[in-house]
Amino acid sequence: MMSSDSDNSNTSGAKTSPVKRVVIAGGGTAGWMAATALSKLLGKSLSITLVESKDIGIVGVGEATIPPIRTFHKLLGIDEKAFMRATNATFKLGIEFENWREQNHSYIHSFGVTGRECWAGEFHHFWLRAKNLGFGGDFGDYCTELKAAKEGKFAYGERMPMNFAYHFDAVAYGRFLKGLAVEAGVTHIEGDIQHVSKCSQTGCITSIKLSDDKEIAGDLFIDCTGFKGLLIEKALHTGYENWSHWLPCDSALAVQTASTGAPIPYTKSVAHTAGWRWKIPLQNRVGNGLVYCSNYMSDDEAKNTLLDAIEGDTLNEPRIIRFTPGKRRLGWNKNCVALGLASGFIEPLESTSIHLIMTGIVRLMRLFPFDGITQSTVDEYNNKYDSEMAAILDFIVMHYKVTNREDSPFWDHCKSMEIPPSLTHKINLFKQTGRVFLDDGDIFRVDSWTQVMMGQGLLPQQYHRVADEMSETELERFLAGLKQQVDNQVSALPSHHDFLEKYL
Ligand SMILES: Cc1cc2nc3c(=O)[nH]c(=O)nc-3n(C[C@H](O)[C@H](O)[C@H](O)COP(=O)(O)OP(=O)(O)OC[C@H]3O[C@@H](n4cnc5c(N)ncnc54)[C@H](O)[C@@H]3O)c2cc1C
Repeated sequence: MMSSDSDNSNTSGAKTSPVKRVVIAGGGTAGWMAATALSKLLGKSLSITLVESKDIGIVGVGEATIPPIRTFHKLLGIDEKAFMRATNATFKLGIEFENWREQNHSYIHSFGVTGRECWAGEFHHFWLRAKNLGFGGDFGDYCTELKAAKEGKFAYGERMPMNFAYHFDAVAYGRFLKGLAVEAGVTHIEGDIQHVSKCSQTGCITSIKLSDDKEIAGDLFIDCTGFKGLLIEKALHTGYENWSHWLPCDSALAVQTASTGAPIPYTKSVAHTAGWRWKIPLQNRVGNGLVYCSNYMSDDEAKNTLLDAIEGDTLNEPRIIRFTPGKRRLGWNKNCVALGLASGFIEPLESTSIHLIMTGIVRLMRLFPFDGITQSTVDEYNNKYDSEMAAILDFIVMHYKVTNREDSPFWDHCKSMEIPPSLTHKINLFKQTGRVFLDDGDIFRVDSWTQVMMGQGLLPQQYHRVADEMSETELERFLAGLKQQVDNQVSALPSHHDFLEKYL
């Protein structure tokens, strides 16, 4: 059983002793990402131990990512082809949102740049002016990644820059990283954590004890034990900010199916009467899931909705996962940093969780307290963590709030639910002026905000008058030139499937 014998205050102003021994609790995606990064990049100065339970499984459904994961992989010297082969990965150019604005409507939030911006105004102002004048086509006509996704095409290389991420098998990804981490010197211990000991004076964690009585002492503990937050919550009572008044979904059902065709280079998110469904294509199978709000859909209904919608034979039994959207009050408390689900979970709509693991690791490494933990270090980490989570929260809530759907009690609820004041401001600013300004910590670019706001049906009443600096003919020529460039690039691309076959 877990024990907890101390208060919930943060570290005092004093420095702790130097940090030499790092203990990572949990061997899911978060644990192995942290172990790989720390061992490869700071391993000479640290002794790193990872403890995972053989019997408690990983959540295992984080299979879609966003582009910065490529930078993380580069930092770790990960060979892309080896990683893709080991994890049955495919390329991801964005997410298609079907039935989100209204039934039978779809749009793609792509990772690419749409059009070309100028100093005063982004591309969408020029496009909005064109629409006012009666031309301009679709906003997505000006984005190579979006058009390639629609046509199931993909390639990249020196002469073909593409902004992309991956879909991968989460279990295989953990295995792949484990190999790298152990090779880089991480000590791997299998066992169930039964007890967490703390210093009676500082409340900092001193060691964890396993069921076989083995005790592992450390200076810094990284809690990667998933939703339960064995160290950060059960032992340190850090507290959790529950965001379910802003994010209605609290349950998911996941099931894998056999592929029925070539993998598409994007994630599909299809809204239903009480949430949404995902489809994530891998090389060898498809990951599917239904995210729903248990107040508006029973588990049986959810199961039937999912099984009715999927294609291909199921490869396992659908599995229910419950979650409480929100974040840990502190991402770093005393000498414990929480990563992954232990630090919070917004919800999987824009594939941000693995990204947050990565930013947490990078932030920890930049602030790494070799000489001892100071309160200023902890505060800095937590301030950045807060602003990052707040910006993602706004982006995700926007998908539920800005919609024309009124066809079920769930969507009625979304229409009337309160939203964070910062999001109200962003929506009003865009609606009234067409402007988007990013918050500190916002991982989504202006392109993402405009694609999703307009995709969800929010069209600005105005555009930036810098677009009037062009004559109508110049504007028409400018847009036609950009569209032609995109068409030419996409027509030269191979199919995603053919590229994968050749590349791997
Ligand atoms: C429905 C759903 C869909 C998602 N989809 C995406 C997505 O598409 N993209 C994305 O980026 N993220 C997604 N996520 C989030 C993603 O799955 C997680 O961020 C990621 O898998 C990290 O999980 P974790 O390592 O924090 O926890 P887990 O995978 O739960 O791992 C916890 C680890 O702790 C260990 N452990 C627990 N208790 C003990 C104990 N007592 N002793 C020893 N070890 C213990 C377990 O053995 C395990 O190794 C999704 C999440 C959900 C719920």
